[in-house]
Amino acid sequence: MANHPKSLVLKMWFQYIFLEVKLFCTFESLILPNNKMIFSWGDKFFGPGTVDNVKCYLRASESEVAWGKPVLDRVGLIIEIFNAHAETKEAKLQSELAALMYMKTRLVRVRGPGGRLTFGLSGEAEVVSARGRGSGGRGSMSGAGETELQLQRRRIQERRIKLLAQIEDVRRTRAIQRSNRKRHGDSFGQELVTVAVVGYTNAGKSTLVSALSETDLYSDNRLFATVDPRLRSVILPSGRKALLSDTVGFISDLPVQLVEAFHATLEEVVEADMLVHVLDSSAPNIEEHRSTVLQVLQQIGVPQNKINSMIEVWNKIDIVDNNDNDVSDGIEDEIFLTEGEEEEELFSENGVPAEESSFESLDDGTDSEYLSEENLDNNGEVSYKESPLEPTEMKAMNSEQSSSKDCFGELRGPEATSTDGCSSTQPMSTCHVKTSAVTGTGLQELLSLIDEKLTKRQTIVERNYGPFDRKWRPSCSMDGEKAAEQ
Ligand SMILES: Nc1nc2c(ncn2[C@@H]2O[C@H](COP(=O)(O)OP(=O)(O)OP(=O)(O)O)[C@@H](O)[C@H]2O)c(=O)[nH]1
Ligand SMILES: [Mg+2]
Repeated sequence: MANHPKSLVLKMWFQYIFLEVKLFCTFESLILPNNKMIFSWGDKFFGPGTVDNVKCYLRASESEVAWGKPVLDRVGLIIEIFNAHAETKEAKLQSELAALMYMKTRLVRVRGPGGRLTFGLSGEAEVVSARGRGSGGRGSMSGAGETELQLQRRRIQERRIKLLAQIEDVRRTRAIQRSNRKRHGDSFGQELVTVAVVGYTNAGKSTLVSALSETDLYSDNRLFATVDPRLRSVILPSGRKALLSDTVGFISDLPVQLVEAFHATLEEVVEADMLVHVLDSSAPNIEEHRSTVLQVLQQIGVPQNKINSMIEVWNKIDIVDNNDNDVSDGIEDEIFLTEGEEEEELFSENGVPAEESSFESLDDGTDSEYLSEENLDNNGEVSYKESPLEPTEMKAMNSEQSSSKDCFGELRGPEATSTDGCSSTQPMSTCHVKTSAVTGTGLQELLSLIDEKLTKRQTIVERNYGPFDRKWRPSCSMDGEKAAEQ
């Protein structure tokens, strides 16, 4: 279906729209080829660069009446983009579900030309009643036994149930694949960890994952280029293998329909062993992006300890003007929020480690190529220097155009500094690496940092689950058997 002419036209249109948006940011409205309209409020909506800045949609229903055309609001537009970019069956199912849920909310809200109630997106109310199909959109059909609204609702509900069942299958399959990966481990019998690369849309996640794994993931300068999450494997400097999971980008006020519909996909993030948060350091509203991502992570149920231990990647460092953007703003607050937490807690909830670490041989079935150690050595262009920094030096360092790795724990004196520059008493989220996924700057450092954190994590898990610490308890099934005997 990806090559279906309609979806191709739509794709081309979106590319065209984003181009136009960038060139003429005072556009007030755009009509899509399917005769739907997106409407902007001067240049507030289509800010320079992205549609994302657009927040002042007219109420869709009002503008529909005024323009006599179906108008997409922000949620509708995002869902259209998701639909247009979905390639895999899974992504298509999820986008359809999101669209359906969106449509359901509009069933009762939309008034067509002349103020008459219509169903679905106006112009699309093709279904009428159980008896009188094809007779056009009417508010109700007296004597039909079922009003048009009821019929539409029932149809949506039926389709929703079908989609949910199919998505549940996808979820199950993903869960089985995840547990297989864990069980088999890599070829050295080590735990095969998954590192989810998360971040605001257009931050450069796919480009970064491609560069790290030397593969070619689809990336583009537009919103939601990635709707189908992919796994790519890398060999870390220590020789262990890890899987990088490229994920769907987040956006401020992510429509709830999308969060719910993309549950199966977002679960990959929740279940990942570790998160890497990619920030576009050239974005003017980087703080907003950071807090949006943190909010969404909480919203989808990522445990706080995993959020705290995230590595931040300040990407696109090649295009950041000196002193333009201080990506570290606001991070110190985060430090204080979690100050005093033991490192062990970062990886365990209620004292229970997130995962155990005994794995056998590997066969994960990923379609990725491996990054050879030779290449890994060539990736990092600037060698990492460790030196405790004073807060004033911090700003100067941030304005440097070079790659650098710093963990803010270093600001707290020598006792807080460990080998990777990360504080042993500070949350690991304060670690960051400056990268350019395009030039390759900082990639080697990022891999080393991931490696080091994973090693620490494993040590902690092993320590918590040492053979003598562990209390044997009967398994649930044994409990059940005993209970049955009594
Ligand atoms: N200059 C520069 N451009 C970059 C860098 N990383 C990514 N880009 C560009 O940024 C744009 C977006 O990159 P993607 O990798 O698609 O971003 P993404 O975060 O995967 O976006 P979504 O999938 O939409 O969430 C592309 O045009 C990339 O070429 C970088 O380090 N420097
Ligand atoms: Mg992407």
